[in-house]
Amino acid sequence: MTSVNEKHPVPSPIDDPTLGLGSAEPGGFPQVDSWTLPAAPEDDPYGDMVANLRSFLDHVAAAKPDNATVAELAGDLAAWRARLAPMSVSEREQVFAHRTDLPGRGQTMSPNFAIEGGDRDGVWGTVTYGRYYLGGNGAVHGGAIPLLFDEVLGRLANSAGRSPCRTAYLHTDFRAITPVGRQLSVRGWFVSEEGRKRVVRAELKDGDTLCAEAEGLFVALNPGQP
Ligand SMILES: CCCCCCCC/C=C\CCCCCCCC(=O)SCCNC(=O)CCNC(=O)[C@H](O)C(C)(C)COP(=O)(O)OP(=O)(O)OC[C@H]1O[C@@H](n2cnc3c(N)ncnc32)[C@H](O)[C@@H]1OP(=O)(O)O
Repeated sequence: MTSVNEKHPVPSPIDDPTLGLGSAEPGGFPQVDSWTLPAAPEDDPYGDMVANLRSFLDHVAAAKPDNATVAELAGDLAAWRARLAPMSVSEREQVFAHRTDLPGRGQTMSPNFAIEGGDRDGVWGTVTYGRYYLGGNGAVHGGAIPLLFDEVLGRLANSAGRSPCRTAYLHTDFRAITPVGRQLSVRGWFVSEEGRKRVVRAELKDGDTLCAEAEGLFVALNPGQP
């Protein structure tokens, strides 16, 4: 029997699956010094591209296109892959997810957390999960919720001039279904900070309804830790 992957091999134009990521660089992460983010420069199309990419993924998830449309889209995507492949850069030079001045840091991997405000002890904002994040029956996929919490709490735990840290644990409680397509509120705050250990919590609400809450332990990296 032919496996799904044999029938539809993932095309790779270059041998290195990391696309030239480079080696880990301890301490080489961009710091988040403040939640007051600089305005994105004028004439900067990167934010538009990421917003379109997010919306595109929602439309891919929602559409039931005919075969001719799917074939045309596959060709267009292959052409874009070929055009971008020679432009791969190292992690340090990468733009995707490094644009802290853009909503969602200029990436599409994690749900788009739109920051409303924050300080040394906490951060708050909104998120709207698009159709792309659908799990089933109108509810967001359970994996996409800790993904949001890691993003929000990871930024908080790394903020305000603190040294770089990584998630040691992230405990999520799902209290009610999280609806797709509604603007939800998100809040993250510090519980304690002792030595290398930073304990933070977050909640995700639909109006007054608590959809999910989380606690994370973030551990500050020792020199030389990746
Ligand atoms: C540098 C990160 C990024 C910075 C970005 C800055 C810019 C911000 C911009 C944008 C932010 C975007 C937001 C994204 C953020 C995402 C963050 C992630 O998702 S990171 C990926 C997932 N996490 C891992 O891959 C960790 C893998 N684990 C490890 O590397 C180690 O286990 C580590 C560093 C966490 C700890 O290892 P040890 O050897 O250094 O330290 P030990 O001695 O084990 O732990 C220290 C203390 O913590 C406790 N501890 C450690 N793990 C624990 C656990 N799971 N549960 C309870 N306690 C634990 C221990 O018991 C110890 O406590 P006692 O000092 O004895 O009181």
